[in-house]
Amino acid sequence: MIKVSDLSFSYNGRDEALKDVTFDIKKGAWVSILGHNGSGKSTLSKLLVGLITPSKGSIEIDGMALTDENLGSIRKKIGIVFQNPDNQFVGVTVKHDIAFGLENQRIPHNEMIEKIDYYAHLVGMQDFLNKEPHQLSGGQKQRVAIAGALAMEQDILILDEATSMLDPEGTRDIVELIRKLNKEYHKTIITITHDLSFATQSDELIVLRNGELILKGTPLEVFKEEEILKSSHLELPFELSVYNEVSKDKKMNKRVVEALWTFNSKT
Ligand SMILES: Nc1ncnc2c1ncn2[C@@H]1O[C@H](COP(=O)(O)OP(=O)(O)OP(=O)(O)O)[C@@H](O)[C@H]1O
Repeated sequence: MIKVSDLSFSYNGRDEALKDVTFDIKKGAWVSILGHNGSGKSTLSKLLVGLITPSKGSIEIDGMALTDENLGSIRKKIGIVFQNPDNQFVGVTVKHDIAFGLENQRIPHNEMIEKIDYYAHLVGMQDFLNKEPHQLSGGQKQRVAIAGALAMEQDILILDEATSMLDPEGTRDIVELIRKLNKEYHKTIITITHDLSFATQSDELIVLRNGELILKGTPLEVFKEEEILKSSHLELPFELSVYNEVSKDKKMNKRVVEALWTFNSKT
């Protein structure tokens, strides 16, 4: 679904924020891009939606090269929800906010009302349609931002630090919503995060350090590389460190290891 080849980007023409990054993402996957502050995660997400242009390398989305000429078609396939829900709330009310992108597409009024209703239900915000942003919690604003992106009906959704402003309960709710969008609505999901617990939920991880891709694999494969993660300023959650230690012990019952892993992925 996404093919990134030798991708580099520099903001000032000298230091590279992203260096020769190459990876593929399969249709229907949920991939987390992990990395410390300044590792290049947001730069990568901006490149993927064509907000900035690579200095070098290429991006293909669903078989189409991301170029200036194709930008309109690419934007029909890939959408993004940014970190701070306050900064992206553009409507006077929830209803207007979800409608924003649809209005730009000049969708007929009846169809627009149906879509607003459908996507508000999908994110569990149907009872809040006439509320104003200041009447919502951070998690609710994030849900509205997600509904606005979903209403554009793109196959791929990028969520840039979608849970960083939320408390544990708000985070759990958004994780559930992401899982539902991925598993039931078959969206290809890219979550950008520096939270390893959150990243555990996804199918695959891509780890960036100083603009370079240093690890790629399933959470199990990546979290085994504890030293590399530590040197990239990414600290494993306690239960995953325990899991790693236990895995080293050959005598330990395999089922205990699996139970620990399952426990972690569900909490
Ligand atoms: N608009 C900009 N102008 C100049 N340099 C920038 C700009 N945005 C980011 N950078 C630099 O590019 C590098 C990568 O930044 P980026 O925002 O992609 O990292 P990040 O992994 O998303 O960080 P964070 O977790 O803090 O959001 C950093 O060195 C940063 O200082």
